[in-house]
Amino acid sequence: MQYISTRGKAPALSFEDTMLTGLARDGGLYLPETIPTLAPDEIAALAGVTYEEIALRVMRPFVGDAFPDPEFRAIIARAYRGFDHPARAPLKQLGPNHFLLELFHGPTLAFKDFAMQLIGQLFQAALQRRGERVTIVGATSGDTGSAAIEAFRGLDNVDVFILFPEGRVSEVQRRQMTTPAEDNVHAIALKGDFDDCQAAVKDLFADFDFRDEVRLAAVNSINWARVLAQVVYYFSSAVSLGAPHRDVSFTVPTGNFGDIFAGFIAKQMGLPVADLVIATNQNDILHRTLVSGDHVKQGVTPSISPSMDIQVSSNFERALYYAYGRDSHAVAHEMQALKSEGGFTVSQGALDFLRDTFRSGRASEAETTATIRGVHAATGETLCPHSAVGVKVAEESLGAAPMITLATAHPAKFPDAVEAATGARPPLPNRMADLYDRPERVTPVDNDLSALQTLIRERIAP
Ligand SMILES: Cc1ncc(COP(=O)(O)O)c(C=O)c1O
Ligand SMILES: N[C@@H](CCOP(=O)(O)O)C(=O)O
Repeated sequence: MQYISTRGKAPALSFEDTMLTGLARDGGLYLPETIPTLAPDEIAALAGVTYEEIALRVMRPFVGDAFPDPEFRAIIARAYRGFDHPARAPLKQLGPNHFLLELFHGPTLAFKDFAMQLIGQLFQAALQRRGERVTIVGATSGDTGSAAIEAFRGLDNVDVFILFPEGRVSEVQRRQMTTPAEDNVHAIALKGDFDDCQAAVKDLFADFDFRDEVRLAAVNSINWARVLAQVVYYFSSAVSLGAPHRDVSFTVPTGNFGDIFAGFIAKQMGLPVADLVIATNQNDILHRTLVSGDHVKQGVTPSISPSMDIQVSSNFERALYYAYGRDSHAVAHEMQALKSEGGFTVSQGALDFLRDTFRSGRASEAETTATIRGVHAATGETLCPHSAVGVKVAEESLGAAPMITLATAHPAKFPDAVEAATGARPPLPNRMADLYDRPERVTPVDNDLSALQTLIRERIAP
């Protein structure tokens, strides 16, 4: 299996090189040259097997011989053994035709753990085999950072630098990033918003001398392996509701577009998905794009669902690649317009593709709070604000097929928003009960590329 860049000007790479690289050298994102499919009987055979076994069968065709089956099986087992629910991604019924997919039973209480725990293991195995070391730089609006730090803390072959927007993540999220004591962990509070953090990461990658000097690697969902690991729970949840004999729909709280893009890949692989619904908060560039065809940045407005406070949704580029009929020249052109002019108008053909493939909706702050309150009162389930955005939009999108809304984080990561809605503060799990007492380590940095490069060089110096 070879991987190609959405912008068409970077060399095709193997799975392992794609994973260790993250971002293509032409600024594009890697995609498999072809998407393997699972036949209906192979999908049906996933019913009743463990999450780990589903992960192996779904991801194996993309991984090829990079990790032989016994090694890959052992890696998957290690990745998910720290989850505190035996099903890993359990489904709960919210209404007659509406289900919640709980993706917050991993070590850092967000869906990011599904991919990050796995790629932590894959990086470790690949780097040890090659005798190499990398410098991971990631941008976070709160959850990717803690999941990456948890997955890579203390590993010999890796330094991990996480850029978060100063003052714009919840206190629990910040402490998850700033309290690990390992020397290879570096939490950076950047003066800016998430889009600034992500742009800084991409600029670091675009400086090839620096990139090669420190051997940069990416663990945001610009890394294909992140997306791939997230494809698995679309299969596990759909088969438990009767796929492939029954269609299912998904609503996905969306920011950087990685999670819903994983749903798109699941559908391309043969999973019978009726609707894929993008749910946004007030930072609604994706919803506006589907409605108007204009993909135009506005400033990021802080919300009670901070992890979705994003206007430059990295993985939308991958969707555009398919929407533009795999025309990498057109994708590169639109991405340049987004960067230099702040937006572009999607061509009519591409817009038709996007509208055929995705539906979308938006939840305001008041609607998000009302949804947390209403679902709590009606079912006893406490939603985090991101999941509440999903549930609100899903309720407007219910159809004949069962709807699965992805619950992307644990409510205890956002206690203020949840308390404002329900009157009760959700407790952290016991293993994290002393989070507020642990000492913090964080480096504030201006949004300045050379300051960042200096800091990284100093920290990784032997
Ligand atoms: C809790 C939570 N929900 C939803 C999202 C949006 O997911 P994606 O960026 O894959 O669209 C994020 C951030 O990625 C998140 O942390
Ligand atoms: N919401 C994310 C933003 C980064 O997303 P990623 O999936 O591309 O890593 C976060 O919590 O950091």
